[in-house]
Amino acid sequence: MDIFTIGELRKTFSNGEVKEEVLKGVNLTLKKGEITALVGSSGSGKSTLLTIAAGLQPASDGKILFDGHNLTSMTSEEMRSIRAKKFGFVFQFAHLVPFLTVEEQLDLMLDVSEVKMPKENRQQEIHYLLERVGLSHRKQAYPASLSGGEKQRVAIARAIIHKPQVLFADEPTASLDSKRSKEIMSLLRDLTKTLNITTLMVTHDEEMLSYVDHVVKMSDGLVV
Ligand SMILES: Nc1ncnc2c1ncn2[C@@H]1O[C@H](COP(=O)(O)OP(=O)(O)OP(=O)(O)O)[C@@H](O)[C@H]1O
Repeated sequence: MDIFTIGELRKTFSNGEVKEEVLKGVNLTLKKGEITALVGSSGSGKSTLLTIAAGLQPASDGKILFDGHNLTSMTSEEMRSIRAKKFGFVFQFAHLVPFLTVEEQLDLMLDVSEVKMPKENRQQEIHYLLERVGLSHRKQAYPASLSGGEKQRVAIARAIIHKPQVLFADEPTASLDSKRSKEIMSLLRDLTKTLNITTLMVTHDEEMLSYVDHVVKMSDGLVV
């Protein structure tokens, strides 16, 4: 089932007098329960496309339809609410809060996403998800004592604790070695399938493409 449709998306950046069109009419459809990887040379527009799709920056033109909403015509407040409640984010580095334990990182995310749930259920949800990502034994740990792969597992758990419909991942394995990268991709695939999430990721690593359902190549601001 299509959940995300991007149509004729354009983005122009202006630096003084100079205008650069970095997205030149991109079309892309994402389906539930599938991972799509954006690949292409540096500067081809992958991160710009991902951040616009995620509502982190505005498009110059075009449409983004998500679950019946046109994201490009929303107010910034409506967009903020969709981002917080329906989207999840994972980046190259985990960006965990240094003074919060693993379980507190997830608890904070439930607050940010305005998930209303009794305290015992919150604890259960957090425990269940930490088990899914193989970290229930490190619930009380602070980020400084976690390995790179463990930090990224916490970042993934934090990105989906509020049950988002779409997960955006910008180079989620770029800071990890090959073995850890494969483990993280296997986890992302497993969670995408079992929780029926729609995942859009950017990667430079061809080894990771065997874990995804679709590979979309970008070149000079277009899908090719
Ligand atoms: N805020 C901005 N202002 C001006 N130009 C920008 C801005 N953000 C991106 N660009 C330009 O847009 C083009 C596409 O950048 P983008 O980061 O989307 O590429 P990418 O394919 O993700 O590259 P990489 O693989 O190196 O991360 C580049 O030429 C970049 O310099």
